[in-house]
Amino acid sequence: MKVFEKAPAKINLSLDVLYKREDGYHEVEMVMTMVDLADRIEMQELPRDTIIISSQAGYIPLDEKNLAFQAARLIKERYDVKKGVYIHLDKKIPVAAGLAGGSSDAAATLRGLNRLWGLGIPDSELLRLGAELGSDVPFCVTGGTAIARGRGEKLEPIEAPPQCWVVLAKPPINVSTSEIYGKLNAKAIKRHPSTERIHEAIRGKKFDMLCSELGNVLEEVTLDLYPEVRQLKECMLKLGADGVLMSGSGPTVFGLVSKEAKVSRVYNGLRGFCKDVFAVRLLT
Ligand SMILES: C[C@](O)(CO)[C@H](O)COP(=O)(O)OP(=O)(O)OC[C@H]1O[C@@H](n2ccc(N)nc2=O)[C@H](O)[C@@H]1O
Ligand SMILES: Nc1ncnc2c1ncn2[C@@H]1O[C@H](COP(=O)(O)OP(=O)(O)OP(=O)(O)O)[C@@H](O)[C@H]1O
Repeated sequence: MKVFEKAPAKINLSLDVLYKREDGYHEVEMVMTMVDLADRIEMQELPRDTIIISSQAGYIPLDEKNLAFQAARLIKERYDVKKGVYIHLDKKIPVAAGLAGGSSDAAATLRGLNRLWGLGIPDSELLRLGAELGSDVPFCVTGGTAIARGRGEKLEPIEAPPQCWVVLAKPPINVSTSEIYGKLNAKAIKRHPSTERIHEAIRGKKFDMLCSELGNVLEEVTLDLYPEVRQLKECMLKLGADGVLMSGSGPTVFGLVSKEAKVSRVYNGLRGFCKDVFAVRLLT
C-alpha cells in the first residue's frame, strides 16, 4: 500500500523574538502561513523493518539526518510499529532557504504514516511528536495560518490572510538557522514587529496594512551578514512588490503582490538576479 502527502513551504509574515531562554532557544512570536509551493512525499509499506529514503534532489541527506527519516523512526518507536517504509521525497522547495522544507517533509511523513499504518494518532499528539523533531514542525503538521509562540510549537490558528500572489526568491547562499539565532542580541533588537497589528490586518483583510506591518527581527542579523539579501529586498520593492520580507532566518525573500498584472514584472526582473524564483499563491 502507498500514500501520498503534500508538504507545502511556510513563510513568516512576522517574526519577533521576545528573549533568549535558559534552554538556549529563543521565545518567539510569529505569524506563519503556507504557500502553494510544495514537496510531494510518497510512502510505501515495506515488509522488512527498515526506513529507506530517496529523492530526486541530489543535495539533501538520505540517512538519519533527513527529517523525514527522523519522523518515521519516531512514529515507529513510539507506536511499536515493526513494519518498514520506503519514502520518496520529490523536492520542489529549495533547501536551507527559510521555507521550512525539511520541517514540512517531516510533518507530511507523520501525517502519511498515521494513515498508512492506520494508527489513529490524534492531531494533538502529532503536534507533540512534531515538536520533538523541530520548532517549525508543529506548524507544518497543522498548516493554515497561525500565531506561533514558545519556541514555535504553541499554535493559535487564525483567519487566512487576504489572497494575493507571493513571489519567492532565494539567493545562492546557505544560511544556518542556529548561526543566525546565535548572532542575535535579543536585548538590542531595534524594531519589533507588532503581532497584534499583523493579526488585525489579516482579520480585516486589509492587504495594504498587512504589507506595511511585515517584520522579521532576524533580518537584522542575516542582512548584515549577507548584503545580497538586502539588495534582493530592495530589488523586489523596485520591481513593484507591495510588501517584501525575508522568511525565517533567510535567505529567501518573499514579495506580496495583489495585482496579477504586476506578478510577471516582479518574477522576470528577479530571474536575472537569482535562479530560484517562484510565483505562487497563498495556500488559503
Ligand atoms: C527561523 C524559523 O524557521 C522561523 O519559523 C524557526 O524559528 C526555526 O525553526 P527550525 O529550523 O525548525 O528550528 P530548530 O530545528 O528547532 O532549531 C534550529 C536552531 O535554531 C535555534 N532556535 C530555533 C528556534 C527558536 N525558537 N529559537 C532558537 O534559538 C536553535 O539554536 C536551534 O538549535
Ligand atoms: N527532508 C529534507 N529536506 C530538506 N533538507 C533537509 C531534509 N532533511 C534534512 N535536511 C537538512 O536540513 C537542513 C535545513 O534544510 P531546510 O530546507 O529544512 O531549511 P529551512 O527551510 O531553512 O528550514 P527552517 O525554515 O525550518 O529553518 C539542510 O541542511 C538539509 O541538509
